[in-house]
Amino acid sequence: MSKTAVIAVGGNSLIKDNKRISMADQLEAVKETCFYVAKMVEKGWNVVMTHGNGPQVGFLLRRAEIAAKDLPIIPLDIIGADTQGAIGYMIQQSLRNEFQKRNIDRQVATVVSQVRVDAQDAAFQKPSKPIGSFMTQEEALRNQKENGWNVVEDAGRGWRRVVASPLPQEIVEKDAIKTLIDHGFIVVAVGGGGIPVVQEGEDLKGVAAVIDKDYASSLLANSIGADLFMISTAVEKVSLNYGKENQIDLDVMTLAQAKQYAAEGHFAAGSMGPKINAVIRYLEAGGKEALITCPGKIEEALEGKNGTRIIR
Ligand SMILES: Nc1ncnc2c1ncn2[C@@H]1O[C@H](COP(=O)(O)OP(=O)(O)O)[C@@H](O)[C@H]1O
Ligand SMILES: NC(=O)OP(=O)(O)O
Repeated sequence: MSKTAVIAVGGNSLIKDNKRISMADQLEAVKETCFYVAKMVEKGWNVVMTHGNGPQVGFLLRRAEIAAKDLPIIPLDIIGADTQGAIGYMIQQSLRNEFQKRNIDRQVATVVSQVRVDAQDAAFQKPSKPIGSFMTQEEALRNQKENGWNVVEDAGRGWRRVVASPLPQEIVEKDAIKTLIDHGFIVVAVGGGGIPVVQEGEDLKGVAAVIDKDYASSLLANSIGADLFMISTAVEKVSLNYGKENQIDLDVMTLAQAKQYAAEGHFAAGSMGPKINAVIRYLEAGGKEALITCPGKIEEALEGKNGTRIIR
C-alpha cells in the first residue's frame, strides 16, 4: 500500500525573495514546487499538500481596507478561505499539468478546511503572525499610528503587520481529507493553517486570526495517521549555529535532540523555531518521522541523501 505524506510548503514556494508577488509570479513559484511534488507522486506516494498564506492574507486585507468606503470589509476568516481557494486552485492546476506530462493517473482536490481553535487562547491578546508585505521600520510605525496595525520585526527580515495566531486544536474536515486520500486523490488541505473557527454551543464560528501552517499541518499529519510529515522550506537542512562560521548541517536528529537544540536556541523564533516545534508535537503525538528540506531536494531527501530527518 502507498505511503502518505503531509507536505507543508513554505513561503518561498509561493513568493520568491519576498518580492515577486504578482499572480503570475506566484503561479510560477507554485509550478516549481509542484514539479518536485509530482515526482514524489510518480514514485507512488499519496500526498496531502498544505501551504502558507501570510503574505496573501495581508494583501487581500489591504485591498479590502483600501476599498472600504465603497465595499464592505472582509473578515479575516473569510480572507483565509479566499486564500485557500486561490492557492488551492494554483496547486491543483500545476499538479494536474505535471501529472499529464508524466502520465500519472491521479486527480487533485482542494478541501476548504476549518480548524478549531480555543476561544480563550492567549494568542488572541498577543498578535504574532506576520501577514502582508515587508515594511521598513518607518512604514511599520506609521501604519501602527495611523491605521492601528500591530507590527513586529520579523526574524531579521524587516517589519510586518501581525495578527493573532491561536494553536490549532482540531482539523474539522479530517475525515473528508482521509477519505479522499484513501480513494487515490492527491489533496490540498489546511491551507494557511486552516480557517480558524471556535465552538459556540453546537455551532462553529469563524474568528479573526491566522493559524501557523506548520502547527496545523503537524496536527493534520497525526489526525490522518500520515507516514511522513515533511516541511518544505528554503533550506536543504536544519542547522545548528545557523548562519554562523561554525554552522553544522544536520542529517538526522532524534526527538530528544530536537528538544535539546531548541532549548539551546538554535532555531530562530518566527522561522525555523515553529517548524521544529511542529515536528516535536507531531512525534510526541505518535507521528512516525519528519523531514525538513527544500523543494528541489525532496527526491534526494526521500532517499535519505539530503534534508534533515527527525525521528523518535
Ligand atoms: N537553525 C536553522 N536551520 C536552518 N534554517 C534556519 C535555522 N534558523 C533559522 N532558519 C531560517 O528559517 C527559514 C525557514 O523559515 P521561514 O522562512 O519562516 O519558512 P517558510 O518556508 O515557512 O516561509 C530558513 O530558510 C532559514 O533562513
Ligand atoms: N498561515 C501561515 O502559517 O502562513 P505563512 O507560512 O505564509 O506564514
